Amino acid sequence: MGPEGSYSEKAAKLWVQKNMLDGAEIHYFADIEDAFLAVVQGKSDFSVIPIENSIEGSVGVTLDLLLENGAEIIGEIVVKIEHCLLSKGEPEKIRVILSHPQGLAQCRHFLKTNFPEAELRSTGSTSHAARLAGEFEEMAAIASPEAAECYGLKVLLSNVQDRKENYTRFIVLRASETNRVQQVSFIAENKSDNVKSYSSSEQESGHEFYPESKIEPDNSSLSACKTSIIVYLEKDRPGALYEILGAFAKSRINLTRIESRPSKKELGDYYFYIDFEGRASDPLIKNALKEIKNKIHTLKILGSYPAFKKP
Ligand SMILES: O=C(O)C(=O)Cc1ccccc1
Repeated sequence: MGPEGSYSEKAAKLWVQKNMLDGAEIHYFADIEDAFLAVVQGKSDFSVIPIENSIEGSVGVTLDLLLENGAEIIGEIVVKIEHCLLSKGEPEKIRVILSHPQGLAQCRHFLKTNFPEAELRSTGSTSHAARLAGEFEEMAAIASPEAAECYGLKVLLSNVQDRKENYTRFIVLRASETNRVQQVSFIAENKSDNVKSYSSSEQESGHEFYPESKIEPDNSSLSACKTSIIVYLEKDRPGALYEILGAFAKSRINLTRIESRPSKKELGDYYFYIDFEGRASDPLIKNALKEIKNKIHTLKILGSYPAFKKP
């Protein structure tokens, strides 16, 4: 998510560095949806998207997009968020405060206490907010100090989020295998100078599809790896969720997160997003997933990836 100076850019750069993808180019998209769809539509090889924040919780649009699209999670990055109040002018002049909805929400108390009269306006990213604030003296942005530097703004106040400890988890996506194969045939049919082409041997395996990537399949131990799934139970019956969680407990698989999201079919109907330690290809995990498959309507495996470790 761009323009330059967003937290997503910070996460993307950290991931590039961790995976030694030295030559990687960063492309910027207006908001979460555009950045997500870029990978699905073959406009980028990987996308970095925020999924949850330690103050504000889940990013709903990301959860919805994960359900609706063929994208695979291949990594995660956690970034410490230190929001600043940025402006060109003096604090007394501020009439409008801009930020990504997550930024405004993470600073709700600060904004209500210090700028009760200001109009709060949401933007596609915190860096877009900073860029706009660079144009008008009566505007301020909630964004990072790096964004202040990018757009020539003054840092009026630092660390303005409601809790000092503020972390956002980002996921790294690539198109799911079926999507990637379709993209390759599309590219093969429409070969032109400005699209990358891949040899037929590269088409056969999901991994070699990105010839320039140094990302290796993850062979680390169970707890160093995480898997994300979506479960839909459909029928509301007593103990349905308990049975799912029981299958994990029985195999001593450690759940790291469970979140519900409305199915949008009717009130009180939910999809469950579950993260647990281990790889989907591990026999223990395979067995547990086989067991729950008989008890549920839909199971979507979003991907297995190395759990984030602090640098
Ligand atoms: O807008 C950004 O900079 C993002 O990357 C999304 C976001 C917004 C606020 C906190 C964390 C991530």
